[in-house]
Formats: sequence, structure tokens, C-alpha cells
Amino acid sequence: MDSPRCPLTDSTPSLLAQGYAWLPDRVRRAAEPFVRARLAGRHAVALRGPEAVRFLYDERHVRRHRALPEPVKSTLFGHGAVHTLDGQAHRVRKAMFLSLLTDPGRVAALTDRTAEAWDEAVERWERQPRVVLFDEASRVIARGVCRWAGVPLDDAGAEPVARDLVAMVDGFATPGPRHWRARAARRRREAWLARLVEGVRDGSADVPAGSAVEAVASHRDVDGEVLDPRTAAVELLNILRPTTAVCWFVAFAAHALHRWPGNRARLRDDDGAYAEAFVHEVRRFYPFAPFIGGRAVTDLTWRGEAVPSGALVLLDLYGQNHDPDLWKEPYAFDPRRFLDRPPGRDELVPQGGGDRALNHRCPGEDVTVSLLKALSTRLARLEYEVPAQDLSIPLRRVPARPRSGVVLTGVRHPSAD
Ligand code: HEM
Repeated sequence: MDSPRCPLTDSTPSLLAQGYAWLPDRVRRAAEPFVRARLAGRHAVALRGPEAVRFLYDERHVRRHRALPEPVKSTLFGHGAVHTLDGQAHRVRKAMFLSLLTDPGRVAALTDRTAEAWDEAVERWERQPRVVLFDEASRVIARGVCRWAGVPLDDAGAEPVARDLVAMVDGFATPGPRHWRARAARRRREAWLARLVEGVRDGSADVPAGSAVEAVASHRDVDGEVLDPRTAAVELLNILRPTTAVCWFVAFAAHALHRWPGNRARLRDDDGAYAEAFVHEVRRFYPFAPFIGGRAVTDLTWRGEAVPSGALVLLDLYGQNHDPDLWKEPYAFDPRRFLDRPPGRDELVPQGGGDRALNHRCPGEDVTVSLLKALSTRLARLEYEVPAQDLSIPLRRVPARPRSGVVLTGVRHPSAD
């Protein structure tokens, strides 16, 4: 087999300029689900499809160590995060997340805390002329997850905390001012939570027994040692930050209810199966995580294509969620596609693929689905107007969001009429 040639031109500027469209465009031009590129000076290959999921998540092929660029670690995930670990070190750290995030009782408690915060917020929204749903949802969820996790937060604290948690997500994939805001937000919140962890350990901070803060503060890593306070803060943020980021999906759900209002009645009617299908379709249809990746640990072959040791191997999440080979009419928003059958493990991949206990698949999918079900249903039951505004979702911006943030006016609970 010929040794693979990495393109000479670096595609990083095109990726930054085109966002979500960059990889699917390249796949379309290549007329096959395999793309070779140079990214940040490195040889990269991009794959998609259930078979590609199984290939990439096999640690004999691809590992995460030294795969993530520094700007992503300094904003989105944090240095020393579970995302960057492999092998036994990864599995021991991952077990902590799974025990906190997949137990149905804990997921229900987090959903209840957040639903309470939503109901409190609605009382305020009814007295306001307009609300920006994206911003409001971020505060509601930040309040809910902090209450659930045992992070002390007074009412005035929710707004700056939500702003920082959103900033960390908003700025990971851009070189501009959003990026510097993300770095500053991470530094601030790591310092804040590291102090809390130290307080829990020396007894000066009182947090509920069994809470996420207590679990992270007392977690022992593969070496039998507790995490240093900064890494413990990084991992606490890896619970608070992505949970708050469900506000992106809440804004997308509002967008879908506005564009395709037929969904509203079935959500209002407490149709649990439909609500779940709606949530999966929101996660499939709208753009959020564009791709994930790691480094080839040895010379590999993918469907006859050589992948040299050290190359970046990317899984095209957005492309796979819109792949016509997997989804009938992929650009139609249609929750009914999930009514007949639940999503296949390695087909629907907005939060990664594979087995969440063994690899890097997101441990927060149950939380995401549960929160989004509860909040979409509540949103569908509210009455409000959607005044003229720019609801476009430019795919050049990563992470994408409706430009206006989804402005609602005249919010009222139907019972108030
Ligand atoms: C807002 C919706 C969410 C999206 C779009 C999302 C997406 C993702 C993606 C794409 C990955 C990487 C998978 C991989 O590298 O293979 C991931 C990993 C992760 N997510 Fe999520 N996630 C979301 C919500 C959550 C929530 C609610 C939590 C926790 C409460 C969470 C915690 C994590 C953690 C800790 C990892 C690292 C797992 C590991 O490396 O083993 N995520 N997520």
C-alpha cells in the first residue's frame, strides 16, 4: 500500500471559517466517508458511521493522551480532565462520573432541582416585557445543577456563574475575544471550586453528604491518591459546565417549537414517548459538538486507507447525525423517526459513541435527555409570543446558536389567563 500523503495546505483556517460545514463539505467532495487533511500542522483523517465509531473508540487504535489542543484544554475541558486520560486511569476517573450521572435517582433529583428553578424563573418572566431564553435557561440550569451538586450559590451568584460556564463552551473554537473570555472564566471558576474542595477536606466548608462536591473531593484516582484541588475543580466543572450547556439545546428546542409548532401539542399532552423522541431529534438535528478525536497509537488501516501512527483521527459527529445512509431525509426535523425504535448506540452520536463505561462517550446523556424532556415540556406548556428577530443559526459559528438567543415576549402560564 502507498504511504499516505498528508495534504500540504493546512485546513485550520478553513475549519475556523466554515465551522460545521467544513467536514461534511469535504466528505461530499471526496464522495466517500473518509477525509485526509492537515490540521494545526498535523496529519488528520476524519471518519463517520457506526463502524468508524467502533474503530475509533478501540484504545488499541486511538488514544486521547496529547490529542487535545491546548486552547481546548484551557477553555472547554480543563487540564488533567477525564477527557485526556486513557486506559485504567481513564476508567477509574470515569467510574466517578458514571456513579454520579447515570443513577436514575440522581438524574431525577437533578431534573427536579432544575425544574424548580425553571418554575421560579417563570414567575419572574411573567412580569418582564421580554426574556432571552438562551440566557435565562443557562441561569435556571446553573442554579439547578449547583443546588444538586452541593455547590453553595446564592441567588445573586447564579448569573455570573452561568455566564462563566457558558463562556467556557462558547469560546473554545475561536481565536477571538470569545476565546479570551473563556480562558478567564475557567481560571476564575477553577480557583473558586478548588477553594471549595479544600474547604470540604479541612472541614471548613459544609456540603451535603453524598453530593457531587463531596464525591469529587473524596475520589481516589488510579494511584490511590485524592485529586489535587485544581484537578478536582476541573472535574467539578466537567459536571457544572456541560449541564449548564444544555441551555443550547433548550434554545434549539424553542426554535423547533416555533418552526414546527405541530410538536407543541404532543409535548403539552404529557406524551412521554413523544417528548423523548423530540429530545433525540433536537440532539440529532441541531449543531453542537462538530467532531471528536484522538491520536492513532500505531500505523492503522481504515477500509484500505493507511492512517499513520500519531495522526489525528476524527469522528465527524455532525456529519454522522445528518448522514443520508443512516437517516431518512436527514435535514427534515421529524421526531417520529425515534418513535418506532430507540436510537442505535453508534448511530446517534451528538455526545459521542461506543460504550460510556469503557470509553469516552459522554456520561451526561441521561442527564441531558432528562433535563431537556422536562424543560421542553414546560416550555411547550407556556404561552408566549415570538416577536420579529433573527432566529438564524449560522453554521460558521462553533458552537452554533440562534442569533437572537430566542427572544420571548408576553410569557404567561396558561393558568394565569
Ligand atoms: C449539552 C449537552 C452535551 C453535549 C452536546 C455533550 C457532548 C459530549 C461529547 C461530544 C463528549 C466527548 C465524547 C468523546 O470524546 O468521545 C462528551 C464527553 C463528556 N461529557 Fe458531555 N455532553 C453534554 C452534556 C453533558 C453533561 C450534562 C455532562 C455531565 C453532567 C457531561 C459530561 C461529560 C464528561 C465528563 C465527558 C468526558 C467523558 C470521558 O472522557 O470519558 N456532558 N460530551
